[in-house]
Amino acid sequence: MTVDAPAGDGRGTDPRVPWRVDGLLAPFVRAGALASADVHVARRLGAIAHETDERVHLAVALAVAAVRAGSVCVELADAPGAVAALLDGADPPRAADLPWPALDGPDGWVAAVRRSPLVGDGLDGADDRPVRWVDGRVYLDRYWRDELSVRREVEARLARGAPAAPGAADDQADIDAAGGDGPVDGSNCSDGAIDDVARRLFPAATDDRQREALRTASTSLLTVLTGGPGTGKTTTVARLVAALQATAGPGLRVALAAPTGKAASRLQESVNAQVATLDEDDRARVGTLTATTLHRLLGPRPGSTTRFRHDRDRRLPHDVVVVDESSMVSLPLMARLVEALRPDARLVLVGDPDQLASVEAGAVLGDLVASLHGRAVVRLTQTHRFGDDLAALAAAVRAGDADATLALLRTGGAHVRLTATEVDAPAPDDLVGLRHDVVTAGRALVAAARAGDAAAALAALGQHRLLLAHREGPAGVARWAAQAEAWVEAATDARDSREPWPLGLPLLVTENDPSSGLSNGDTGVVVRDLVGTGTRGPAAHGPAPGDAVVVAFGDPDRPHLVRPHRLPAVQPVHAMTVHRGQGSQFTRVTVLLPPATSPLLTRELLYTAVTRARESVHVIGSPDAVRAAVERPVRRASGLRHPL
Ligand SMILES: Nc1ncnc2c1ncn2[C@@H]1O[C@H](COP(=O)(O)OP(=O)(O)OP(=O)(O)O)[C@@H](O)[C@H]1O
Repeated sequence: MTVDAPAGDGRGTDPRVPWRVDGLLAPFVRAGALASADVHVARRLGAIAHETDERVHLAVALAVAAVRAGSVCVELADAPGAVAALLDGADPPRAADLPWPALDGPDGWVAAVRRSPLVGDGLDGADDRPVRWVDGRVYLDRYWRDELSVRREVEARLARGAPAAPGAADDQADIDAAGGDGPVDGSNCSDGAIDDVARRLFPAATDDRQREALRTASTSLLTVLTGGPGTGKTTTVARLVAALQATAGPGLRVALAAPTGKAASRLQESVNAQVATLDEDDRARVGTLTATTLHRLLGPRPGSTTRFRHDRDRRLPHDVVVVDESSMVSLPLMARLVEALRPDARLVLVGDPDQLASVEAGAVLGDLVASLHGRAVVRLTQTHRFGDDLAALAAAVRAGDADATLALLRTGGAHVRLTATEVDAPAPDDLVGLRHDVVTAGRALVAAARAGDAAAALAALGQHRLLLAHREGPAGVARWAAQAEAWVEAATDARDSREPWPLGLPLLVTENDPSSGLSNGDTGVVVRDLVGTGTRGPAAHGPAPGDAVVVAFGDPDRPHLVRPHRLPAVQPVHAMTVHRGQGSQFTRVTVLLPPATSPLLTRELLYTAVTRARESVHVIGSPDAVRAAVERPVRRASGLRHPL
């Protein structure tokens, strides 16, 4: 069988259909389950290993496609289900109609894969093959090795336990003499010391989980600290470092890291703000912490994105490594990290496993939380920041309860609102509230920008954000950013929008740029530059000094000003994808949902979007779209959740 041209198109004009895909794989390409690149990789590998069985090619191509979709492997028995999830919403549903090979039997698909010269069969199978079969899962070998590495390093850390704390015995004697509670489980002396410090740093009765986090970090070489926004993760990190310096230090070398530059600078800022609230001795022991990206921590190597300066042979020097936003860390990067840690270093992974995972392969944090069954995992549940209904909404989405989510949205309240569209696309009436929010924030932005008030402009920038699932298309960022910009222009008489740098234009940095200190994902706003005129601070009616402008980034309290000619790549940011919004929060958030049939509409997407709101969230979409999102958890196949 050869793939025919899609109806109405000339053969070869559909980028998914390569010129010569025929046989078993052709209908998979036609259905959109495989891209031509997947088939190409499978065929090339097949040719090298003299494997002609098309069913093996199909399994390999599915493993390549799985990685593109964020999975680490493909579970062969579940392949139709995985493809259905990928094609979900395609009209008509096509996954079940595809010519799936018979799975079992002496000449079934499984047997063909396992005996293939392309495939290493099992844990002890040949280790020079490009593909690996383990317990029903087909991996590209590289991902299998990364998964094995993470699994082994995690198990080894749990088995070893943290090094005994110097001076712990003295601390314990002090506690006993003072009639303290002492160790609860009769374990080593450092337990008593850490309990004491934990009670000092988190005294309230309700802070038990945060105390537990300090205790885990003290006694275990791995701590996984999870929780939604505002549950106190950053606060805990600061005190955890203080507790470790007090019990296992002083002088521990501590690294703070995050997957993106933006997340790293946010971490550094908020941890140091927390450290500033500690007492003098703790502050002195902790010092000023700096955070960096994981890539920079590991030491990039010119010309390689997969290998780093620090590895098994040249370990990182740190005693404690804390990784924030670790839900965004891919499997390969996590593997490089755990391999580069000193065997006795403490690793603290912090994040929210219910958020969208890395855009690359793996959902390591979620997999670890699921597989550790509570060992080394501390989940913070008490929200210190949200309004109640916002927290309830986030909880309903997280729990996959579509009825409760819709009920909370429909009831609405001070912090939650639904504009239920009748059809997939919003009607003009559905946009009144959105336009109001966009224009209100836009007016504040432009007014502050015209006054040259960078702090007020940055505060206005965080006032409202429109979030979308797609980049392109009718429910995509491109269309809605332009719409929002037009609304703001009309409302602010922004004649200067024809200027290259219109005042009040919100900007998103799209690359890392050490020379300007800006990171991919940073947002800023164009403001009038008053410094050149000698005018300091805000001036509503100040003269325009030759219309000089500057772009303000960062914290409103300490704006970082960059001249336009020093900027790295930027784009206007009246709206952004939910992925882009990850790691940031805004006072008000509007989420405009795509049609229920969009495969991007998932529970993690809606949860991430809703939890970007500090005060209120407004969802625009059909009830079907809300339901589809809540009921569709992301499927990311990996072996980490399964025992070996
Ligand atoms: N035990 C506590 N008691 C009272 N307030 C707390 C406690 N822990 C944290 N907070 C406060 O709650 C707020 C949120 O804390 P924090 O920033 O640490 O949360 P987070 O989980 O890191 O949030 P995000 O994920 O949004 O960064 C802060 O104002 C913090 O001071």
